[in-house]
Amino acid sequence: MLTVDNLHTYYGESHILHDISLHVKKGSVSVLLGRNGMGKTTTLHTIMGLVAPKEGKVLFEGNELQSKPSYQISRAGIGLVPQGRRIFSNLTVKENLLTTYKPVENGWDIESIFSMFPRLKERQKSMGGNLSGGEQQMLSIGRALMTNPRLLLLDEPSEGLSPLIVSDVIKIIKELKKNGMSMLIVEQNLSMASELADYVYILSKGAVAFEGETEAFSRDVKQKYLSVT
Ligand SMILES: Nc1ncnc2c1ncn2[C@@H]1O[C@H](COP(=O)(O)OP(=O)(O)OP(=O)(O)O)[C@@H](O)[C@H]1O
Repeated sequence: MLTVDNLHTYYGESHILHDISLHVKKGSVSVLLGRNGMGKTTTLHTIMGLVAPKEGKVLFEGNELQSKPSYQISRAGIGLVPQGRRIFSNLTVKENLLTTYKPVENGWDIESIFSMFPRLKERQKSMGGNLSGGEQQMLSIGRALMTNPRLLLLDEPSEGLSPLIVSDVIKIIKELKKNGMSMLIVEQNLSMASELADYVYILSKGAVAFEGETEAFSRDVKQKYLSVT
């Protein structure tokens, strides 16, 4: 479904991504791991068209997206749940959801989002800025779903959340997977990553240092690239 081929991305003169290649198969979850500053967010931003790569291809369902602006990439069927949620604090929950709504037959709409996230329904008139971290994360996921994506990119969905709320986020992601959603998830939370991933990539200094099925993700690999003792 998604193929990233030999991607090189720069910020000005700084060469950040070095020849990154990765895949997300239809209906599967690939997880991108790595220490801070290794290029995980830059990889998602390059796929989403928020940064243009200098070399390489982003192929989604066979179409090249790497030179397209992000609104076209969103229209093509890729949704981003950004790091730090980025919800609009001075809009209500419902308004936040409606900002991105792209109707699709039998797709997500405000009712189906509210039935997946009952807490958002209860808080639909609250301002985004008044929500808890967990509620904001649900809203951020809901808002990305309102674009009716076929591939969802999630950037550290567990960041800053308590273990109890992280388990709610895991449940949501599993539910989405059960319904056939393909996902590429950036995570620092190893147990969450192991629980969700079909396939794992580890980035080190802007390059893929390890890739493999989740079962092949050994203690040695974790120690070498993820500071796990
Ligand atoms: N807008 C920018 N301009 C210049 N350099 C940047 C910019 N954004 C990120 N970088 C640099 O690019 C490198 C990769 O950053 P990136 O955010 O992709 O890493 P990451 O693996 O997602 O880390 P984190 O977990 O801390 O978010 C870092 O060295 C970072 O300082």
